[in-house]
Amino acid sequence: MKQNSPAYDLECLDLAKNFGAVRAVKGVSFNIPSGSFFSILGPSGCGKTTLMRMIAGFEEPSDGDIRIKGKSVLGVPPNRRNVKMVFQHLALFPMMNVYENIAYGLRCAGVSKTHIRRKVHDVLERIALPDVAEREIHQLSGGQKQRIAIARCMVLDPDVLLLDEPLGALDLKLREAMKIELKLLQHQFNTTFIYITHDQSEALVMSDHVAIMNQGLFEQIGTPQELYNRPKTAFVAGFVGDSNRWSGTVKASDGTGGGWRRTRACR
Ligand SMILES: Nc1ncnc2c1ncn2[C@@H]1O[C@H](COP(=O)(O)OP(=O)(O)OP(=O)(O)O)[C@@H](O)[C@H]1O
Repeated sequence: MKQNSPAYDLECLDLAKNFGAVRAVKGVSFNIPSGSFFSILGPSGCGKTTLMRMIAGFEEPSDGDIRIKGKSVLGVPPNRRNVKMVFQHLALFPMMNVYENIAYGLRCAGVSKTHIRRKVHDVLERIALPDVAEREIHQLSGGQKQRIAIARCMVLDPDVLLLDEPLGALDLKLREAMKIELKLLQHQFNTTFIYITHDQSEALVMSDHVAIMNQGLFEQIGTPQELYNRPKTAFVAGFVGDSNRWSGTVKASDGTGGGWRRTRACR
């Protein structure tokens, strides 16, 4: 690693957000190393979107700090943070074709036409859709729209790409295919992806690390294998595997602990 280059693309330190009496995020701390795929997995209402919106700059934290590439971004507006976000419904502009959708952010940044043309064609090659530049958005399949939404962000060279349940609107078969594809795209761009979902299989298949979120807090951060094989809490065990918890009653104990034998959790 180069001297002075920050070890982490993103650091959140004791990050909290209150909406009046609702404590949506209650103080979470984590670091994301450069170029990794990090998922935040948790049930509806646990605070995932609020956390993401704070990182993107759409919500101001009530407490804590957010650092991107080692620098605090508190008070920096969304368009001045080098973070881009893909929304569940993708938010592609229907009145613009593929080329214009991807070029839009570069045009707003005052990039020259020649440079825009080169960058748009380069990103279309990288997402393996070199021939769709002139297509209208309604002429694309669901998976192609997904890739164009990612290309539209990646053409701006963000430090971090946030993905808010982007597979949610797709049918089951396409979701399965897109899980693999998203991981390949992340590898191809070598950019940090932060992915929020309530679907455990999405998080486990794609991620280098997963944070399990519950009621505004992270219960555990680990690799998919760590979470699956060594869950630290009953919530994590229940959320990551669907039948790796048993309940039982201790009927007798002689105080030596010898009456218990640990059985490996399995599904
Ligand atoms: N603008 C707001 N004003 C008041 N309460 C809010 C606001 N935004 C979120 N909340 C509350 O904060 C909590 C966390 O919401 P959040 O949307 O972050 O959860 P989530 O995990 O993303 O849920 P989902 O998966 O359903 O989108 C919820 O109790 C929600 O009602």
